[in-house]
Amino acid sequence: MAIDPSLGRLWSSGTATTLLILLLTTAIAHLIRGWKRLQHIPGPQFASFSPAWIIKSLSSGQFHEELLKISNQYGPLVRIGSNDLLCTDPDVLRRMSAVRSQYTKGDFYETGRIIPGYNNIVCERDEEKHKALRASMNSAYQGRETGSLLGLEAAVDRQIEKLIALIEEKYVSEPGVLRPFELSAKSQFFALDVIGDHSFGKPFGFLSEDRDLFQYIEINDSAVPIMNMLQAMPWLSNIVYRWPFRLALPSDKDNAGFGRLMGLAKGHVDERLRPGAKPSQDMLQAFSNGGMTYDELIQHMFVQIVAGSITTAATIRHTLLALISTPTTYSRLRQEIDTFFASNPNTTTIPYTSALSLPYLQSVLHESLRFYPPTTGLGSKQVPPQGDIICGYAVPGGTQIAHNFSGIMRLKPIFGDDADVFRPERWLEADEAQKKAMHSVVDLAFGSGKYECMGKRIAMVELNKIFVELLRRYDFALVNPQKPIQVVSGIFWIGKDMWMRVTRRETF
Ligand code: HEM
Repeated sequence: MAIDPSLGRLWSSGTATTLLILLLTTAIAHLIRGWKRLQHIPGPQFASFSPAWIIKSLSSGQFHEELLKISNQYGPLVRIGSNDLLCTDPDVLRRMSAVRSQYTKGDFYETGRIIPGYNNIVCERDEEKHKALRASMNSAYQGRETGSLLGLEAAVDRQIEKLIALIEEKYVSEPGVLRPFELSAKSQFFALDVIGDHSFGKPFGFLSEDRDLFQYIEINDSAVPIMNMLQAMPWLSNIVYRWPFRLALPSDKDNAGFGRLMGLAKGHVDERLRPGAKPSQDMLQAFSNGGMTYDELIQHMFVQIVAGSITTAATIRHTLLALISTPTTYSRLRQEIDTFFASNPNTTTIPYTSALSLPYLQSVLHESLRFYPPTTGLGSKQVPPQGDIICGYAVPGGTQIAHNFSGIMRLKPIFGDDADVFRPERWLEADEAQKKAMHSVVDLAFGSGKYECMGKRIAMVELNKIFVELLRRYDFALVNPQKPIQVVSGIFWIGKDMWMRVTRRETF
């Protein structure tokens, strides 16, 4: 039977309209259902339907400030997305990451995947698998096979020596001669070479070559906006890791950037696993002894490079910036360092344990981690299926709870009414109970419990030594005090153009 063509057209346009209406109704119902789930939690109206607030705040380049502002305005639990809440209560953050907590890593951690199809310690969201990975890496991070603390200290000392040699060779200014020293890049060179030395038994050579090898930093910095977008819309990572987009992801065959460093990591792993290769005393050997497979080794060596360099480098430049901007702090710290070396004239590089006994240095480091928490991303955890009560609100299972690192570090009941000021003295003035409360919040800069940063000790050894060794030798001043540095915060801090005038101290 022949069908009247006009009837067919009528049918198809009628079906299309019905389908469209059905689709729209489903989408609106989905939006309303999503909005209703968390409608009892305060927050900007437009945040409750979409990731628009997160995207807008990330695009400001000052994400840490935006998170701080919104929690000051709405309180300790704020709705920042259709399924996202921002939490500024340190007890809740600690409870979510506690060893026996039923919370899991949230969608946010999808941004930590390096190779499609493989989960590393950062993006592994299966609790049992994550626990097993941590266990296999623990002894390496504790330094059991790398000569304990001594192996780590030796690696840090070697790279401090390299940094000082570089300053001596090219960057000491003299009267009438300015030899500008750009600290943002140099702090990354230092942190990357420490990771190379300690992890692979050999620094990458950033300090000795004094350049951004393989455009690593340049490409890394330009990848951060993409990671920011993935942080706002983690479901995008399911697309990014699929063909054809995955063809644009870094590969160990690349000549530059992430991929080139991945290639280097792979080369080191291949060499170490070669039959007859001599075992070494470094993290790679320790991971291998811990039972990691070939693919796991490559992934985790690379995680070290990324996780261990951006954060530590940001802390180095922020601390020096805070010191230069607070002359009383700068001179008090220098005084403490000078007194130490006056009583220990034969010490070449300060031992970690001696640095820990310098009270003002400790206050400066704690205050810097508080004032500039090195990670500024959301680090969201996922509420267990049965839901939870958070800050007095019922929160359904599956909701993503983001960490407000900047917010917790400025809590006045914990840090005092002048929490918005960089003032290391607060750590010396506090009584034991307050100091304990302050420490327990600042420690959260490294996460806590079952997700605590595995490289915390590596970072703390670097930070405890580097300022002592630099300030004992040199005076630092900003070349352009009006524009001390260009910084952007998103998932991490990115910094550039921190130009310094470095002069040799007369007393050294
Ligand atoms: C100042 C320096 C550093 C800071 C502030 C820092 C902070 C953090 C934070 C906030 C996390 C996430 C915690 C969470 O998911 O709740 C983390 C995880 C991690 N960090 Fe660090 N980090 C630093 C340096 C390092 C270094 C030097 C390394 C290694 C060389 C490292 C390796 C790791 C690893 C492997 C994880 C994943 C832990 C897990 O998921 O179980 N970090 N770090």
